[in-house]
Amino acid sequence: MQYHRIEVAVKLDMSLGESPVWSVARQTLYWADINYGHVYAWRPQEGGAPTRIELDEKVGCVALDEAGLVVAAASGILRLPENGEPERLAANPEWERAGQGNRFNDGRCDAAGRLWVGTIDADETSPSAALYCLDKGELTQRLSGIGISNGLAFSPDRRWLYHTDSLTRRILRYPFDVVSGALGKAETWVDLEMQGLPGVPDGAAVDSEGGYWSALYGGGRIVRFSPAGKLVAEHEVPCLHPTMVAFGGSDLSTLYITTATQHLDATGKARWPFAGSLLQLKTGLRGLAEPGFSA
Ligand SMILES: O=C1O[C@H](CS(=O)(=O)O)[C@@H](O)[C@H](O)[C@H]1O
Repeated sequence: MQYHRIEVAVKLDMSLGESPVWSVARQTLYWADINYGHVYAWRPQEGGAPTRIELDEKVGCVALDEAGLVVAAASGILRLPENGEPERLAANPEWERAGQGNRFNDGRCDAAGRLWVGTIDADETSPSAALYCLDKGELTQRLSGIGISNGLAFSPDRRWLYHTDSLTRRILRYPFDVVSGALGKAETWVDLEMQGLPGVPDGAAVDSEGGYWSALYGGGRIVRFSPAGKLVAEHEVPCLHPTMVAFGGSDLSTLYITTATQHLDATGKARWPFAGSLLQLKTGLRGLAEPGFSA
């Protein structure tokens, strides 16, 4: 099998790499290994190894913040300043209610600086999770009845919010009002079943032309859908479980891809030696600067 233009950016042995996000101001890529509670930071131009913060709980996603990062850990949302003590911004209502139940998962900031973050059913099977928005210090539930909240992204014109419940293998989009944060009526935008694609839609990123890049967990590939929801590119990757993508690098033209070793047995790990690493792909397209948290 040929893996055109896919390279290993950083060889790692992550369990569940996720949530890559590029800071233009710091020229740094951040990402998490959810299962180990690790948050990585890496400056590719310097060519060295990434640094790592170790938290004592799982970390669902990483977002940018003026003073450092905001992370949605299993039990709540934390601000992690580069200098200073962590600050708890909100508790996870599903964690406290269920007693170590659903944890936070995929999330990202909108252009107004709100943090949108979903949860994941503890067993990854039932629709007990939800999507939340942290705005002006308040965490509000915005969607419910979700199994694995994932794939959050916004169209470049800010008119659409993309979201998936990975369990359904469908990507939905919602009319979005960036000023008020209101969501309109959901429409099924992409159905992997109908497209004949393998795996499930995991994390995603949108490029400057409005293409939606989705990592197909269990499908061993990264796909791009046009704004009309048409499959326009498909890149096989050297691992079964790519998890999420983010554009980064000095000109935002490198697509970074996080991957997982979880769900692979010894045979799977031998078959996919780059699983658990950070991969990269030159797409010929550019990403968008990621907004930070400011709500
Ligand atoms: O976001 C996640 O993805 C994976 C698999 S899936 O793509 O959502 O099916 C899941 O196992 C993981 O726990 C979750 O964080």
